Amino acid sequence: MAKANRNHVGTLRTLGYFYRFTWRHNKRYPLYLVLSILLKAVVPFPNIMFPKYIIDELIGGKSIEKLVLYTALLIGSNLVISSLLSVCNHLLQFINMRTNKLLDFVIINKAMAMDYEHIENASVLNMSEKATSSMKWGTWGMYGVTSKTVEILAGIITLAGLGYVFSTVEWWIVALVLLFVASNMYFGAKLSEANHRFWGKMSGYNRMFDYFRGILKDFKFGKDIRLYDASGLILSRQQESIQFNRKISGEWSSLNVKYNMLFNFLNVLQQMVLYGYFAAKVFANAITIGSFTMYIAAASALKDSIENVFGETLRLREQAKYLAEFVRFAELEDVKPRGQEALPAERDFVIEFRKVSFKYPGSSEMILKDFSITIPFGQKLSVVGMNGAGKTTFIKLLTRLYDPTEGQILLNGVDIRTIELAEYEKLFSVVFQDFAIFAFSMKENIQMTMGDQAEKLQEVIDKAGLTSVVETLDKGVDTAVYKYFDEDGVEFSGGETQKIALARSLYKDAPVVVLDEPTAALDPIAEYEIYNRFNEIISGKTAVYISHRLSSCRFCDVIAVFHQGRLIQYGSHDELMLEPEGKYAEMFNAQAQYYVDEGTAQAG
Ligand SMILES: Nc1ncnc2c1ncn2[C@@H]1O[C@H](COP(=O)(O)OP(=O)(O)OP(=O)(O)O)[C@@H](O)[C@H]1O
Repeated sequence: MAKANRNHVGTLRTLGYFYRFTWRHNKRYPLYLVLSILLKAVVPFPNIMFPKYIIDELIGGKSIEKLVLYTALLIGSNLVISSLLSVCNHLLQFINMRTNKLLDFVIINKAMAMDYEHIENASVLNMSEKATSSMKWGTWGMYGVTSKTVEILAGIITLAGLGYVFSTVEWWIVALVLLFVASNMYFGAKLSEANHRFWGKMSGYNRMFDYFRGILKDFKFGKDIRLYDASGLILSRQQESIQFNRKISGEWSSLNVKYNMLFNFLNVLQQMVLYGYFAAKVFANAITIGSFTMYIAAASALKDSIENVFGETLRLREQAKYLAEFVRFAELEDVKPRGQEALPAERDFVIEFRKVSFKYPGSSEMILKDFSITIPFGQKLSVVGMNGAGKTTFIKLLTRLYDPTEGQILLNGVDIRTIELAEYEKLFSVVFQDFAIFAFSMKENIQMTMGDQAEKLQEVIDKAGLTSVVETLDKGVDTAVYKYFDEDGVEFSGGETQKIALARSLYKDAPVVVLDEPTAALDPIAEYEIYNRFNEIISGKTAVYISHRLSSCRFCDVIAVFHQGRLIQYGSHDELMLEPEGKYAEMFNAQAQYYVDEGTAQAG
């Protein structure tokens, strides 16, 4: 279970993360932010102050010069402030847009670099879904954070100015406005909490929905969906998620409607109180008509500002709750030590599993149990066993996708956990059973980011038996794999993609080659050719080879037989066949018998 999974990330820490991130990538962010805040803060004042002078002048002195001056000041100040503000907003928007893109990369990079065990953990996958959707919530990511920050801080400055305007009237009117806003805020907080709870409920179902939508876009699933009539199952799961979505959305919107009605009622009540109070002051000759308009405008600005400050604070807090999921995912701790030591200087690597046991995180069952094995440099080790015996898990430990629960794995006597992970990973060329072929060109799939060496590329294509395939392609190795992005892309056969994966591992040219069922999808001739040239293909490297086809173990120096997580036999083919009661002989004879039976049947 991921450690950071349960960690709470507070509002300030979340916002701090986003402000710091933006500032790190654009040093002008604080400048534009401050300018926007100051400009936004003064926006209401020309419309509060100048109409008072204009109205009082119209009713009283009627001086044309003064009227022209006040009107020019009213229009001019509005024009200057709004123009400067829109320039600042534009600059901030540009920064926010760029920041959001960079934040997307944070998620992508995290997903690619985090501990492998997180990838096999459903709660981390949920966290990653929440992190992605948190950026899309409301006003998208940094746009929302910036605009709310501007609204809040500008609102506070405006309030200080309005405080000055109201210093001439009774303060209880301000207290009353505050009371109204406080009640708005209280209900707003309740609504925000409810909204967040709804969102949490939705994310698991969204992931399920995305999974099924992904399946429909992936050609790979097309055949099984049709032949096994999986569509019924898929549709019923999707239906389930749509129904759940509908139910939650219904509850969600009815709650929002109720709250909105309440907010409207409170606002109307507040307006009535304000107008009544200032009209009474005019009747009592305590203020002029101009001052009446000023106070009404100021009171309305006061209400707007207080509401804006509190409302935007609530909304920022709410957005921060969503964005906290982003921070949690981005700061998700890797549990696996990265190691600091360099690789041992001696390049003839000897790998030793010493009293190793392993269980998957969150599981109580030991999948591999207290086994020891040494793989000398250049050895060809075959790992065999029944389904679920733990063979692939053995490879995951060897390649440090997981670390042993008990015991140690040593490289030339050094615990591999102390060796720098990235360096250690360079030692392995691996073809997993469920290898990944990407929608890149064939050449990119083989070379990945390991340099562009034409001769070496041709060599591995030959070794993997891909030459004849490449020759039939118009664009040769530049042919796109799959049709996702290129209409001329090719849907290679299972065997051909396995050969591409093999070519990729050979291109890496690492000292240890690990092949997990590397010929499972190959035709008998291609398989024969690979076996025949196995020594040439591996050429002096250490090789760990998993196969259910036991006849292929013969060219390995030594065979390790796993059964129910235990290493039960170890030796060469001939040695193991001398143990007639042993698992190896049992499995080998069962497979050989099949060929003998088939031969006899055909002869008869
Ligand atoms: N991420 C995981 N979490 C929990 N259990 C797992 C995980 N991966 C594999 N297992 C379990 O570990 C056991 C060993 O799996 P493993 O893939 O190592 O077997 P295998 O010998 O390679 O099998 P096969 O021959 O079928 O490929 C199985 O019971 C499997 O269900």
